[in-house]
Amino acid sequence: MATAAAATASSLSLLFAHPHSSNPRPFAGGSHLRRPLRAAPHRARCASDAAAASTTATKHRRPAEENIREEAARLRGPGNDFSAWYVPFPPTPEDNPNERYSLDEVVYRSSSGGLLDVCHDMEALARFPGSYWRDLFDSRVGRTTWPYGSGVWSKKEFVLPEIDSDHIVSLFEGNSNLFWAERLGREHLGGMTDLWVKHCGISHTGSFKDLGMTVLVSQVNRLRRAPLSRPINGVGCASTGDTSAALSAYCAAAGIPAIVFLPADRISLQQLIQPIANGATVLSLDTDFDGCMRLIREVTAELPIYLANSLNSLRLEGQKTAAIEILQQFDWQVPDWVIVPGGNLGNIYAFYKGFEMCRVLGLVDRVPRLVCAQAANANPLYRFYKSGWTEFQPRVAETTFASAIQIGDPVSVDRAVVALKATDGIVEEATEEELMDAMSLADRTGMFACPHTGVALAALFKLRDQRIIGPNDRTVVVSTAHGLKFTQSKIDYHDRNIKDMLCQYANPPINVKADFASVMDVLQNKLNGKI
Ligand SMILES: Cc1ncc(COP(=O)(O)O)c(C=O)c1O
Ligand SMILES: N[C@@H](CCOP(=O)(O)O)C(=O)O
Repeated sequence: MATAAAATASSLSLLFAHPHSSNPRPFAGGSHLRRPLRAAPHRARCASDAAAASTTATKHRRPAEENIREEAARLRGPGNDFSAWYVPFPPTPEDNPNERYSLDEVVYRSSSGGLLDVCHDMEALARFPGSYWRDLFDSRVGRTTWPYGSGVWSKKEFVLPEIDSDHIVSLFEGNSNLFWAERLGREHLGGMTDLWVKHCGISHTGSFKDLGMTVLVSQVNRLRRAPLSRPINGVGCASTGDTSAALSAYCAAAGIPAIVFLPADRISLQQLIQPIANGATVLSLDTDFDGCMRLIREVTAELPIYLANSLNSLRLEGQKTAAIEILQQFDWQVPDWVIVPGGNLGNIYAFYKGFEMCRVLGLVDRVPRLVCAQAANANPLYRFYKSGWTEFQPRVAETTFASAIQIGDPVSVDRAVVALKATDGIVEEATEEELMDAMSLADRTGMFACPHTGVALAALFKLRDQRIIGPNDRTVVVSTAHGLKFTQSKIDYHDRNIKDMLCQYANPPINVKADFASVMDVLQNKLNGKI
């Protein structure tokens, strides 16, 4: 398993620094956690705790004239002193060690042009032991109390601790199903006993992007409103379909203009209709995703449009809660493996960050090994990994059924490398046939997976074949989108309408004459295993 030592070596440790400390991980030895806790006074200092406590204590309904936001405001206790800010990531020797930015600044890059990340005041969070955070997060599950009914905002102190709950734009995202893939594991993966699929795609807009978008749009909402009143006229993104759907829905809910750049003819119809229906400005561009990404970066540098891609590290603060949620769903036991399909590569890092934050704060004692799975047609990270991390080469991504990860120049490649190195991680790839077969086999065992989940499942098949993942290893495959967004690929597969693909799990409908004898004939053949 990945160890604390491996993680300590990573530059993520700098994210967990105290604001005024030069020690990169002041709490790594855990002595802070041994300090006796003065539970009562500390509890009183945390507004969200007060709200949570009153949730459990209050048995009666809120007054009819009050909505859940107003109820939350009434119950709000004194402010907390948790905070977070941006730092360069991963830090390079050229970076000023004191470089940091308020989350209220509009900034996406460090002064040396590198990525940024959100750094939390871990000293403030570590005043509470892991058991406190576990209990607090558990106490908020399944409630409507604003904003904690959301799987993201139920972990508000770990996400955007300073935002006023009134500014939060939430569609009660998260809390997604962790599906025990019993039959797939037992029958098709060499008797795996502990295989799970985290259905992040069973969500408001049908993908995991909702988790990050609630955070980003909430922060934009805060910036636009008094007293900050920043002149942000809209929020924009480049997209392979899911980011744009999430951005459009959250912006529509908040009344903020959304602008989306889409690669023409490269996203599914179901994805395309989402921003159109939500009233976004949709630009369909004659280029690929990487071309759209370059353009949105140029445009957001010129116009008062806030950038919503995961280059903006706010998104990852929401996405990381899926990792915390997995731990929670296992009663805070750590899985052995987590397999994540990768494209622009923000999500693999978000998972690492969520797990690592829980380890550092004592909610768990280790982190899982991570696997990043890429389509062979869009595999720049896989090639980088196979080169022994020597040289990263962007590539032109070719067409793949996993169209949302058809990305050749991922913006978060540096983040992915940190996550994989710190967790003794692996990168695997899947051909078109492998991913479609894996997806279709999963469907045969009760799922309705998307092709990206197929990529992750195909990676699992390979790692089982190589005996890297054992039959009893607790393994979580992250399903990133709803299969209903990608029905055309399933139709083509079951129609055996894909060039050079056997489509071995195709299950086409049988055309039968509408008379009793013909129907009986077909059914008898079916029951006798002849067709
Ligand atoms: C459905 C789906 N799966 C996986 C990914 C990959 O996530 P990331 O870009 O964070 O690597 C994306 C987006 O890129 C996606 O839309
Ligand atoms: N799959 C993504 C691609 C963009 O990724 P992002 O996380 O940087 O927004 C999409 O759906 O657009």
